[in-house]
Amino acid sequence: MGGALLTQWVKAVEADFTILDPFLDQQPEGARLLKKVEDLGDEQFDLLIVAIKPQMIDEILPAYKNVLASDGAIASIAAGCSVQRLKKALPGFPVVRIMPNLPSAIGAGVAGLYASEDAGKTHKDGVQELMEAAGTAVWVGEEDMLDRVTAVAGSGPGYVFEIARAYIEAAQELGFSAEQARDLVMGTLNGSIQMVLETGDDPENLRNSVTSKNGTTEAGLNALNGDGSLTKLLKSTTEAAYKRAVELR
Ligand SMILES: NC(=O)C1=CN([C@@H]2O[C@H](COP(=O)(O)OP(=O)(O)OC[C@H]3O[C@@H](n4cnc5c(N)ncnc54)[C@H](OP(=O)(O)O)[C@@H]3O)[C@@H](O)[C@H]2O)C=CC1
Ligand SMILES: O=C(O)[C@@H]1CCC=N1
Repeated sequence: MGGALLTQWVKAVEADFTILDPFLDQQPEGARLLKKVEDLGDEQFDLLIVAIKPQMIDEILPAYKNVLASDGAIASIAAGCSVQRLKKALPGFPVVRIMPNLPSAIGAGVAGLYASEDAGKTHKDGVQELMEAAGTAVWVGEEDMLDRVTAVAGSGPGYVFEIARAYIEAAQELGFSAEQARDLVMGTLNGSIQMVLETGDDPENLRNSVTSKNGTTEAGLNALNGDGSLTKLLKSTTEAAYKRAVELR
């Protein structure tokens, strides 16, 4: 995810980026690559962006205690990992938590943002600029809401890709080749999403305008969600992801 964001940042944000990754071999375009924190010497930075797994933070972050300038801040994309835990691992700095999603890689991401009380306008504006370079950004006023953003938007592309995959599989079952099924399904998803966004109309109204009385869509929709099972499934999907985010705090 960090790499995906970086591809957009180096194109759109005027800043110098240094990546610290012990395992990465190829230098990312537009950024400097170092292997370990000791390679920084006494260099200091405005922002430390934490893009490692939440489970690694307590172990890795303390070694970064000297890399931030006194007015610097931590920004973390780690799912769940709370401001409190980040501040415990690296005390003394404001924290902005970011929950991005994968379409950031093509500048079409949606990110949730939450700032600790001691974060200043410069810190918040800086992180907002980064995330707007990768799509859109929405601030939330309570930290718990960021874990809810994770369940809806952070993990969301995973649900959408899985729905698309299953829809393509169903089209193939109806007799289309893999390529035809992909074109039909992805074209239908894309056109329908564009229509919601461009008209501003409610998905429910648009659904009704496709559905002729006693027609084919009605038959399909009855099988899809006639008993509300799809609605229930999506509620349990987001609830399960939120529960996991809470466990990662
Ligand atoms: N994937 C997604 O869609 C989203 C992910 N996130 C968050 O992003 C974070 C990364 O997740 P994701 O990108 O999926 O996972 P990855 O495993 O792909 O990324 C983790 C990165 O951390 C690097 N790394 C491992 N050890 C160290 C270390 N000691 N010091 C510095 N870097 C290290 C890894 O290097 P290497 O690959 O070389 O081992 C890798 O580049 C997580 O906290 C996750 O919650 C948030 C929103 C969406
Ligand atoms: O699956 C995860 O934990 C990360 C956070 C949101 C998307 N991917």
